[in-house]
Amino acid sequence: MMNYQKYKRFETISLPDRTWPDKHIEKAPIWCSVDLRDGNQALVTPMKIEEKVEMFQTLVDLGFKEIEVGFPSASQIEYDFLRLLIEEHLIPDDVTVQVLTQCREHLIRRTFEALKGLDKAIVHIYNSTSILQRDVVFNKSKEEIKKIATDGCQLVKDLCGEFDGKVILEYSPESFTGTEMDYAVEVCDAVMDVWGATPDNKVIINLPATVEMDTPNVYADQIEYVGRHFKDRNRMILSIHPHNDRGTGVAATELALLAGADRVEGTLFGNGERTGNVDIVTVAMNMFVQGVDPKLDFSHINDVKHVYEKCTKMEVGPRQPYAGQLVFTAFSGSHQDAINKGIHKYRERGSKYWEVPYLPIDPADVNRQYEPIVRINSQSGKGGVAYVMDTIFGYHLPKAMQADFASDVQKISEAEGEVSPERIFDTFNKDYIENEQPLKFVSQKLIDISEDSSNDFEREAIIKLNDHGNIRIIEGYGNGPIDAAKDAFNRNGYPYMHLLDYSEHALTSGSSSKAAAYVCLRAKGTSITEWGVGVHANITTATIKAMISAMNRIYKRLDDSK
Ligand SMILES: CC(=O)SCCNC(=O)CCNC(=O)[C@H](O)C(C)(C)COP(=O)(O)OP(=O)(O)OC[C@H]1O[C@@H](n2cnc3c(N)ncnc32)[C@H](O)[C@@H]1OP(=O)(O)O
Ligand SMILES: CC(C)C(=O)C(=O)O
Ligand SMILES: [Mg+2]
Repeated sequence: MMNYQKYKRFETISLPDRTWPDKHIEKAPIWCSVDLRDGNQALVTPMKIEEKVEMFQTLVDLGFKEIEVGFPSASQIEYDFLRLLIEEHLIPDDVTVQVLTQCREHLIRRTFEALKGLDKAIVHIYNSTSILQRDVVFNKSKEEIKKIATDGCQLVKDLCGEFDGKVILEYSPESFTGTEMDYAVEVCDAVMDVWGATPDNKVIINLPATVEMDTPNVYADQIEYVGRHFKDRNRMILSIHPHNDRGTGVAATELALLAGADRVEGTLFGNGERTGNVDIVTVAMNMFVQGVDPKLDFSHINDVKHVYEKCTKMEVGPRQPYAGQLVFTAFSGSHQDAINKGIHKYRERGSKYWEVPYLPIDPADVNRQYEPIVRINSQSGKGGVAYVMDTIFGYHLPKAMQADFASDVQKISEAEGEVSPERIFDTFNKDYIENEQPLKFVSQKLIDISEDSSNDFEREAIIKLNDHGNIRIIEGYGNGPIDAAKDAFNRNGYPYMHLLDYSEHALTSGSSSKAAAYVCLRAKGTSITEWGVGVHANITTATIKAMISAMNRIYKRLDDSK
């Protein structure tokens, strides 16, 4: 047994009149990427300058307007990176860079040195206010901890006089979730008082779940609670900075937005300390699929993933929402069937809204393909195989034929595991189209005999075929090409045939297009039925080839049953 008694329940506030559960997310928050700081500080191999530049440019392209670029007083590389951004004019006018520093004099002074030349910046100061850290890390009283914050704020304010640009102050009571809520409010209000915050000169108050300590509703209660208790809610931007220790960072963020947060700090794909920061991609895309403009552009999600993996040397997992390799893939038969039908109906109806079973988002919206949606293994059914044949290769297999072909594919998957689309297509060709033994089509001629008054029929079919190595020419009559071809086989002793089903369609568009014909035959005097497929530019030829293909399969069945 694991020793669960070693842990105790997290104690929190009571907020019975909470309002957030009845709210909806109606607009995107202000996003701030902390990939280059919180994300970077957690990497086994922190990013090199070139990687930081690439990540920064990617974040700008995605639409982030606030980007925490580092902790410039912590190390030379962090300092140099900010200098490079400034000196090489890499920061667009509509983007504000943010820098983090502890509330310590030498670090704050060094931070301001790094900022020289910028026209605006967010200076983010923090100190831990939690019960645990006050005790074991700082060994200081509440007043002393508050003074670290207000002294830090005063120094930033003083240094603003020597800085040509505009400074926006951000203050984080680090480990906010482990802090008494009234005390967190007291410290933040004290910082805002020192700064002289007003509705026109707001301070960003960032309330981190530095360590995620309880269920997401508890974070939401904390955010709603403090939001109601600040001296003046209008003189601040309420920012959240969730981590993901319990695996519920995204949920906590969403609930905290309901609870009144204006701004979210997080990272791409949730990189960050331990189990990571909140994954901004998921939060933003979750808004997108609720019809809310996320104000970030993940329309080329694979490119974002590529930059992320290159810069962080971390991998995006195959089940990662929206970006994982497998998230637009269905292996199981009933899912494939429903996706296949859903996509057809969606296209057929020209629906305004995306509504496809098992696919909460259209993969095309993140520039991912339909093709990999359906992957075929032994769990797959006819719907999946039909989907592959249709969407990748353009063959609309008749519904009644799908089970027939899917059982051939399933035999392969049971023996070999996943079956690639190419293998499925090879099997289809081998089983139906290139199936030319013992009969092989050579040529056909269809003659219009409708004006020949001695004949009841309108068409004569003359079919040349190779039968067990011998060339034969057979003739038949009917009122249409199919009738006439059927008659030719019937009169000449082939294992014919009741034509049970027939369909055809064009395979490609344009003048050189080919047609695919599908026929289902039943051998005379037996219950044996087989499908055959023929492909040719001439539809009559395609149909006759399909009949021959079905007959060859009947011969094989008859042989096998001997
Ligand atoms: C939750 C977060 O992600 S916070 C951000 C964390 N990120 C980082 O720390 C990355 C970069 N940091 C560093 O490189 C280093 O920590 C530096 C350069 C900033 C500072 O280095 P050092 O001073 O050598 O060490 P360190 O960070 O351990 O400092 C500890 C001292 O600072 C104090 N301190 C820690 N945080 C703060 C703070 N936010 N404000 C004021 N004092 C602080 C500690 O109480 C301790 O004081 P003591 O020496 O009197 O015991
Ligand atoms: C610096 C602060 C905001 C932080 O990263 C955290 O508390 O997680
Ligand atoms: Mg953090």
